[in-house]
Amino acid sequence: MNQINTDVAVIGAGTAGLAAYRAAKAAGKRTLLIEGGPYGTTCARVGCMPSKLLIAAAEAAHALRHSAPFGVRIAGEVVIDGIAVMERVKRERDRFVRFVLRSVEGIPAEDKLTGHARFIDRTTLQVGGQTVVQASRVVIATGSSPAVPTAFLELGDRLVVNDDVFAWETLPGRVAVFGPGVIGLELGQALARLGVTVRVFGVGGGVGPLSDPAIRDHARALFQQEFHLDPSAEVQHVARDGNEAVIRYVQRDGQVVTERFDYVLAATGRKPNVAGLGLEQTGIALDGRGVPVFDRETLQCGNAPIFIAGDANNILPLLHEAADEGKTAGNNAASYPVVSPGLRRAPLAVVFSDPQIAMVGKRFAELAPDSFVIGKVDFEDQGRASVMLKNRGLMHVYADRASGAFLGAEWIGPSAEHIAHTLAWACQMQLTVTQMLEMPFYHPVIEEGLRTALRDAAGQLAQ
Ligand SMILES: Cc1cc2nc3c(=O)[nH]c(=O)nc-3n(C[C@H](O)[C@H](O)[C@H](O)COP(=O)(O)OP(=O)(O)OC[C@H]3O[C@@H](n4cnc5c(N)ncnc54)[C@H](O)[C@@H]3O)c2cc1C
Ligand SMILES: NC(=O)c1ccc[n+]([C@@H]2O[C@H](COP(=O)([O-])OP(=O)(O)OC[C@H]3O[C@@H](n4cnc5c(N)ncnc54)[C@H](O)[C@@H]3O)[C@@H](O)[C@H]2O)c1
Repeated sequence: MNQINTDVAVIGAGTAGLAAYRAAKAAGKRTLLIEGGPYGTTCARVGCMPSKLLIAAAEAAHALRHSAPFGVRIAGEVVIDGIAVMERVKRERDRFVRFVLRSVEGIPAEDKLTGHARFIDRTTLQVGGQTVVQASRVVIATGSSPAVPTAFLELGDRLVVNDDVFAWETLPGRVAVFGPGVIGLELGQALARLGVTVRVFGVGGGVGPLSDPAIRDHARALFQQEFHLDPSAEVQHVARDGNEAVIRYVQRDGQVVTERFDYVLAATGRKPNVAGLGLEQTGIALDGRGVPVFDRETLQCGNAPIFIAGDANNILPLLHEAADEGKTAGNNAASYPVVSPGLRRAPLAVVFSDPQIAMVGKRFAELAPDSFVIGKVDFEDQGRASVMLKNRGLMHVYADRASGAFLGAEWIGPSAEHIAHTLAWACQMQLTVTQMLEMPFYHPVIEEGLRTALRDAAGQLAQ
């Protein structure tokens, strides 16, 4: 058995782990980065980047099919070459992965260890069968994995998760997507626009991450115009038959139908990778899901020399949060036992559907009833959005009734990814609605729709 002694051991070389490694190294500590799977990060290999590449192909197909209202018609038919679509997705994805691999190659060999890590005690890790790592502090940055309902397992290779989609050689004919959350909406709509017959089934009525019922209903109605989406589906039976999945479900009109699919895509949420880490050996408190109880600001687990960052802690499973949290965990692991709160930016989330969904600041569900006003804009009559035939969507901005402070927003609409940044900056600057309305708005831009919502909020605040 080899033994390695180090100041900081980082488990997981994803976005959070790489940031933690760099922070601890920059603080002058001996740091060991342990990776049990492929290098390259979830984001680049099977997450953010390949999903956006698939969406880009879908947007191209959609734009071609919907150009006629502008007087621009396609004389022939629009052909979607599934093999070419998937080739580009994988080729470009591999390029993004190579950037990450190059940065990992730049890490000195003595700072890297491959193998699955498991705690023997608070500061001792078993890595693979051959190595024991003695570390003064440990950062857990093990990411998350798809949480697949066990009932689907009998589907065998007809059951797929996001990782499998990005390995396809070509596009399949029919896919049943379970879970109209972020992944289900992004991939489901993209596949539908690429000519795949898609059915999206949910439980409990949720659509994406939306918590504002009015926005959720609006989003549901918009998506239902384009593809089969039932957020409260009654699925009676799922089974494998030959090379297909057979699903019996109740349609929204009450009719029971049985359909056959090439694949069932489970997009039913993700679970933190904590099973098999041996956390019970550390004596730290674990929550009901087996995730260490930790401080959201310092990321420290109890008073142990253990920190947890990124999807592994399951609070904000987003790329930029994983990077920020990794830095915080790495800094605090280096300075332990002195720890301090890390940077927490204004909450910001975007779903790359069309129209896009975005959420900034406080969610509707987090706000105390009657403590806030809701400024609204329906994008149907918004000038620039109409020019571009992108005039679909509804926005709610929330403002504090007492102080007039901008609290947050939830919406579905055009250019949401960009407007979300403007709003997140305003939120972080703690601006009031009045101050936001003193800022410039060009003409004609979609941000004028945001101004309409802010004016609506300001009017209610003035009453
Ligand atoms: C389909 C999809 C699309 C997404 N799109 C977006 C998006 O558009 N924007 C956005 O902000 N976020 C997006 N996300 C979320 C984003 O990808 C994650 O929040 C982010 O990648 C998490 O980084 P991480 O470092 O926590 O985990 P990871 O990058 O998964 O890294 C964890 C690493 O730990 C390793 N590991 C696990 N256990 C052990 C162990 N015991 N020993 C050693 N190594 C171990 C794993 O092999 C892995 O390499 C998307 C996710 C998915 C799945
Ligand atoms: N654009 C982005 O930033 C982006 C894109 C993709 C993923 N992500 C991150 O990845 C995380 C995970 O995404 P996700 O879509 O897997 O999870 P999610 O939590 O967003 O959605 C899961 C959905 O599955 C539904 N569901 C659960 N069990 C079900 C069942 N048995 N049948 C049908 N539906 C079921 C839930 O009600 C929910 O609507 C997100 O929270 C997000 O942070 C971000």
